[in-house]
Amino acid sequence: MTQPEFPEGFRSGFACFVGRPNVGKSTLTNALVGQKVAITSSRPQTTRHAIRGVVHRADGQLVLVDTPGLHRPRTLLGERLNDVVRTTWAEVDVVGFCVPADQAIGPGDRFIAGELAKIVGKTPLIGVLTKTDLVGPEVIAQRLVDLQGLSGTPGLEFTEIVPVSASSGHQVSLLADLLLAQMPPGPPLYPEGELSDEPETTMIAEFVREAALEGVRDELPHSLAVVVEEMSPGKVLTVRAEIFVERPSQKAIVIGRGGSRLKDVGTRARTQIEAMLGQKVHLDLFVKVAKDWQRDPRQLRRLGF
Ligand SMILES: Nc1nc2c(ncn2[C@@H]2O[C@H](COP(=O)(O)OP(=O)(O)OP(=O)(O)O)[C@@H](O)[C@H]2O)c(=O)[nH]1
Repeated sequence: MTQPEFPEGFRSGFACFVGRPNVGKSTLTNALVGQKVAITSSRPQTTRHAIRGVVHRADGQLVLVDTPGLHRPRTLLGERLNDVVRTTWAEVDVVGFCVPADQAIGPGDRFIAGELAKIVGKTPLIGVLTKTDLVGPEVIAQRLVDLQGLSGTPGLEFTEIVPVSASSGHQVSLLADLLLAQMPPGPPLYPEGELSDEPETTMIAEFVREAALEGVRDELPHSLAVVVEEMSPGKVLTVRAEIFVERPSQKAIVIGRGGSRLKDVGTRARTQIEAMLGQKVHLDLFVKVAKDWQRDPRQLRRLGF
């Protein structure tokens, strides 16, 4: 087989961001890719799937793998998510360790630093200070020193440390440069223009989940799963999706009085899906109770975990 041609000096490979929930990994992925591919929310642990975004540049290609937040597992789902995170860390060419500028480095960050030190080995590690738009220069300077201080964790060493703001775009392209510098020379891994290889159905399910999570109480996020059951093409694409919850009381919350909440969820999700697919969509949502699905291996498989 002949090697496909690629420009002299071209680099390509995989990168992932790790860090506590809510530190801005998904938002950073989107800022680098320049289009919404990973879902974001102000609630922790909303990213369940390793969604890839592809950054296309003249000098290289970066494939971003967005992992769920690592956490202390309490359920079978928690354990599986942690496995996904660790496998991802071991396979990529560079890891970006994210801590937010608006919070002091704490036990959660040190826990992850310790786990990283065990797994990362020779994988280059870049320290990323996120959300720099939220604080002043003195705080940023202090946080950079603190982040550097994490290098004291045995086995942990940062190749680079960079402050960024995904919201304002500040230093996002510098971060892309630094990540790309760690990639091996090689041809593009994805065709130009491709931003994500996540199947459309997964992205649609994530849009519905994101919409369903908006404005709900804290206990619900972990209990919600969405499965796209059917997509019937036509002049208007009909999508049938099921929202799974763990208890009847949660079903009532999702549906809302007289179905009002579910209607809003449908409208919000449909707008996103139409924007992604560039066509009119009819979205049918159904809410079902799957008792304690997070603890049941059979149900977890059915829901795609
Ligand atoms: N001001 C500001 N807010 C940000 C920035 N990046 C992310 N956020 C906000 O921080 C919250 C969490 O961002 P996410 O990107 O969902 O965080 P995450 O680390 O992917 O979270 P998980 O998916 O739970 O692991 C959201 O409300 C974002 O809008 C930033 O650069 N500046």
